Amino acid sequence: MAPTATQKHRPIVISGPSGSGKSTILERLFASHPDTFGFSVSHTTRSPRQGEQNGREYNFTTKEEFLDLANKKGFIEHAQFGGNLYGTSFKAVEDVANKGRICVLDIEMEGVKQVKQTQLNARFLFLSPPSLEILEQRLRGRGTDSEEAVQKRLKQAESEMDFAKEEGIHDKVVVNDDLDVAYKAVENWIVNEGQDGS
Ligand SMILES: Nc1ncnc2c1ncn2[C@@H]1O[C@H](COP(=O)(O)OP(=O)(O)OP(=O)(O)O)[C@@H](O)[C@H]1O
Repeated sequence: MAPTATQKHRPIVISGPSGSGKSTILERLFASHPDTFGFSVSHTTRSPRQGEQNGREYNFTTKEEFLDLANKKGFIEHAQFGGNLYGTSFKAVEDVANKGRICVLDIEMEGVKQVKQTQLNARFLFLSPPSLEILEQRLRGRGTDSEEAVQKRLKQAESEMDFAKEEGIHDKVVVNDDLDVAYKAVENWIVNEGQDGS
């Protein structure tokens, strides 16, 4: 069988509790390596917001189209949030790899479980906060969530942390204590596949 683009450019799955610093670290990574990485464009059944373009922020689809693709096993992972369906298609990830880029998937625990069951050949990185107490401080410091949302995220964080402790789920765990140290560890593992032993 001819090797697929994702075998050559193995996708990276980054997960970790909300507030563990995934966006912060990925932003740096993309800025430092502007031509190396890409995000896949997800499908959603929610309506586009002002300024959003079909095929750029999301592939906006109807519920029927979405379910049809799901039945055809076209999604690597999909889930429902707030009454809408969201999913990452195999094609979206292949499209990134076909451009010669490494696809980065920033997904939550249930999605990780689903990706694990595919032939995607992904590499799995878990970004952990130093503790739940510090996670709580950071979530509050970010100032984007209501008290209720912070409590919900902290509860979810506990199960994400427990899941990450299971053997054989992640290829690499990085604790985001000092940001520069954590960034270097992530960058090294992703770019050099940990060749210098970190
Ligand atoms: N090492 C660090 N030290 C202190 N603050 C940090 C560190 N890393 C990230 N932060 C801060 O913590 C907050 C949460 O980070 P960020 O938004 O990147 O998390 P996330 O994992 O992407 O969350 P979500 O899954 O909700 O998008 C931000 O305000 C960020 O500036």
